[in-house]
Amino acid sequence: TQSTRPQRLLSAVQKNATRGDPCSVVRAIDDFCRHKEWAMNVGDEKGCILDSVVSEMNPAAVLELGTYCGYSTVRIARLLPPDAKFITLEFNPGFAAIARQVIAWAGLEEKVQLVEGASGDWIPKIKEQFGIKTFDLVFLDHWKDRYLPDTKLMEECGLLRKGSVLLADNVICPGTPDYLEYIRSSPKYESRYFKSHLEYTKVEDGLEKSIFLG
Ligand SMILES: O=C(NCCNC(=O)c1cc(-c2ccc(F)cc2)cc(O)c1O)c1cc(O)ncn1
Ligand SMILES: [Mg+2]
Repeated sequence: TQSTRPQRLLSAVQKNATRGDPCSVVRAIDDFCRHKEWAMNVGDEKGCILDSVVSEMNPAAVLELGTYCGYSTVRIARLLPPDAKFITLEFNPGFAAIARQVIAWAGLEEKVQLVEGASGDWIPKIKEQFGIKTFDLVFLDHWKDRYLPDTKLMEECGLLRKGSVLLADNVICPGTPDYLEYIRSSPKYESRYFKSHLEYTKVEDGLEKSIFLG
């Protein structure tokens, strides 16, 4: 039976990365995607911007929407303080199964809670299910037409506090026009665009960093 791209990505990690070494896992995925098969990880260039936002915030509670193979999950988890809470939501069971193994290979399974299901179903349940009051950082990297509805849902569910940061991938490519329009015109947010490139390509893309003003 044919293997899937996520399965081939996992094999590359198991072959080329050192167990328990998150940086070697990140490097193995970037090498695989640059030289073997492109895959929709945030990548090394945008990944450095993600790293700087995480490091600057030193967040106690992080939510990632869209795990895929766990690349950005590993990038974020490796920088978190020991008692931080980190939840990552993935809708696609095939992606989730691979991501669990990538996260485990990096030795970060204790720091991450991977939840399978639709973001729209899970966001209203997070407070009670995981004992989280608000998130300091949310990384949006799932279906691009879910960024706006899920942001409104997080607001309604009281998951954001003054100073919470939303960091959104792919605001140019594939693009999230309705989200950008909302977040840039809303008085509830202070937004800034970090120009970069679509992972492993020369195509323009970027991250939008938005601070919730309450
Ligand atoms: O596709 C699901 N999630 C990934 C969302 N992410 C993306 O779609 C994404 C796409 C691209 C991208 C850019 C250019 C291009 F030509 C093709 C793809 C890049 C990125 O950086 C992403 O993040 C999905 C499936 C499913 O069955 N269930 C739940 N989710
Ligand atoms: Mg992305």
